[in-house]
Amino acid sequence: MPRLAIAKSFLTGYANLEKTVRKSVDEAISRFEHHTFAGLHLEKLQGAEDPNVRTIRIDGGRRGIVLKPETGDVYCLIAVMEHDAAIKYAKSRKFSVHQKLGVLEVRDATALAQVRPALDALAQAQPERLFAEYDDGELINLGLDAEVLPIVRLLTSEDHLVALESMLPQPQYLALVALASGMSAQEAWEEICQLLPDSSPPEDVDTSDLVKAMERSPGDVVFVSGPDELAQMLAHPFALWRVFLHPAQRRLARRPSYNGPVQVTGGAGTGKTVTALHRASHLAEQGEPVLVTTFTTTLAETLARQLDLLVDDPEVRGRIEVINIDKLAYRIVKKANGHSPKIAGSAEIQVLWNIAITETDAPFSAAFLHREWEQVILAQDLLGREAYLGCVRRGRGKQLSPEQRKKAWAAISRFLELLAGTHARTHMQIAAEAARILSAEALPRYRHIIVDESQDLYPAQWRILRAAVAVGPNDLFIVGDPHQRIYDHRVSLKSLGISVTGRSHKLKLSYRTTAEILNWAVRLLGVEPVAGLDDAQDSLAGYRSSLHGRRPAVRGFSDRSSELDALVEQIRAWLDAGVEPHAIGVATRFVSGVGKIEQALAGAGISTASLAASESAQESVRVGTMHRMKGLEFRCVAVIGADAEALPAAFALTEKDEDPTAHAHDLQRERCLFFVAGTRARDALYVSYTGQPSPFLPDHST
Ligand SMILES: Nc1ncnc2c1ncn2[C@@H]1O[C@H](COP(=O)(O)OP(=O)(O)OP(=O)(O)O)[C@@H](O)[C@H]1O
Repeated sequence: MPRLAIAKSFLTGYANLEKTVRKSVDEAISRFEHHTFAGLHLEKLQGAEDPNVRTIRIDGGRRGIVLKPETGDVYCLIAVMEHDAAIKYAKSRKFSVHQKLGVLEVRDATALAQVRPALDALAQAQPERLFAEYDDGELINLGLDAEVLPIVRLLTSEDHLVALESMLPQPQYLALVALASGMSAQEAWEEICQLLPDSSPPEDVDTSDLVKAMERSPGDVVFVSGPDELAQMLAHPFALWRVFLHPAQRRLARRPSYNGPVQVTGGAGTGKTVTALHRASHLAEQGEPVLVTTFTTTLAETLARQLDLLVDDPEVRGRIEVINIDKLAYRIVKKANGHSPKIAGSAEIQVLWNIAITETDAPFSAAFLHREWEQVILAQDLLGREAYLGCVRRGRGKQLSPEQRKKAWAAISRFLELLAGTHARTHMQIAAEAARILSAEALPRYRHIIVDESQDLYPAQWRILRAAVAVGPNDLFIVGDPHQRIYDHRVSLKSLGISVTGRSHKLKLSYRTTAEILNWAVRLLGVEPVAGLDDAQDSLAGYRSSLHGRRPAVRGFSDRSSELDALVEQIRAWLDAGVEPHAIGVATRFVSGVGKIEQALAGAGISTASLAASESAQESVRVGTMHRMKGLEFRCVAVIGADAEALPAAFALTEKDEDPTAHAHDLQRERCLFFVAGTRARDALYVSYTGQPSPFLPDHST
């Protein structure tokens, strides 16, 4: 019985076609199916590198490219292209089986042959070779084949290797990149084993069995189970993530069971959210209710929409509840108290702190005391003076003498009295109360909780989650990136009863951002290591992208109005190039700057909407603060006002004299904020400043 398979490259190309053309493709596929793949329309090509590659007529101007292995009765749709490009592509590509991993690979055999004389000439002029320290045996053990090996032997620099990226079979290229980056052969091997669905290589690889290789490559090829699945795929061609998970993502998401909490970290755009969504779907398919939570309402809404897209079965979807963490806390407290908690505003809180400080004659700033309260007292749920005086002030840099602690306590407890008098509470207090309510319940409310954007959750919020889910297999699936931490706290999951030891995983391949943007943005983070959630340091080692585009543009201006004029010009250029308005995001550090950007764009007739606007505002460019960029994604991003005064923002920094550790944390957070904004861009990033540039900007650092 013939089987139809779809390659990721096909769906990518299909997504970029106009609707009418897609219809022709649909018809061609259906004709193809109705003829039970009899090969009626399949054409062989003269002079093709690979005899298994055929083409099929789509319409007058386009052809589809099909891989039809000699054995196995499988037809795999590889791409759809304009006629001439399709013929060129089909003739030049060669599909093969990776000798060690057994996965499917494709190379541009024609381009490799063409580039060889140039590499030969370069090699003649330069005696040193990039991979001289590895003998052939070592390279062959990594799966380099007889066609690739001699070419690799000619390489003299890493730049030349990178230039071959689009020609070489991906798994072989990855092994070479790993070696070139300084990994040992063993480490490179472990790296490429990530490409396997179960990360253990097959004992025997039959290099002639292309169908088996396809089955081992679910990140690149899927077998279509029937017309419904095909229709779903073609209906959502942009949502490649629904169907093609990277093997590393798939292993994490579809693993039958974990013994306890799991943590998945990874740089921006590495598909952590995608993995979390697939995990939720997987658990719900087992018949269990699942809670998915994240930081803000906007992010929760996005997750809910993505789940609607991912989970076809309404019964399975019905088992997954999505709610942001503040709302969850609020709901728990409201139900327990029988009325809605009132939330205190930040201006009101500031006034109360000032009163408390004056009344108690406390030698601390309001900011210091507020942090002390949130990060020590609420974080550990310390319920009285003695508990505070005797506690370990984890994560706080400034030492306090016993006398100072007493003074701090006096001011904080006065503040709490004043706050209680207003009958309002902060989100953190509500979280702490919700955690207390849940801890007192005999039975936890949930079996499985999935947490996205976990780097920004506060300890009190973690305590809610710990108390809400029964300790046991698959209790917590936590995804986040400590390099994107933009709020003020440090968490030790272990101290909160959440141990991820032995169940901590990292994703490394960015699906969103081009290598050019990513390499630039990583430098915004500086050189200080970043603290993870599990008491260890986190690193972005191995974080990479195989997407390519232009380097970010950075422009400086002498006054703000010229900077805004240039922004308008840039947005116009993107719109003229066909970028949809809602796929453009503009961010700046201060709320006051947002209004100025909106005005400038409105003055040029460009409609704007907030970053949190619903998808329906298609005709508006999105504008907002850098904080609101968290978790979002745009084709083009402009970061405006990247000035020395704005990044870092003075008000966000604790005085170094007051608390050097807090000062260092604050600086790092400002860097992370810039990193988050920059890494929202898929294709293009534009950054501008007025006056002195931010010291975080690469090449402007002090
Ligand atoms: N396997 C995949 N195939 C295709 N696209 C993918 C895949 N995984 C993720 N993506 C896409 O990459 C982009 C980033 O994914 P996602 O939002 O899950 O990353 P993230 O790690 O959560 O990012 P961030 O930390 O920046 O919020 C999205 O557009 C997503 O659809």
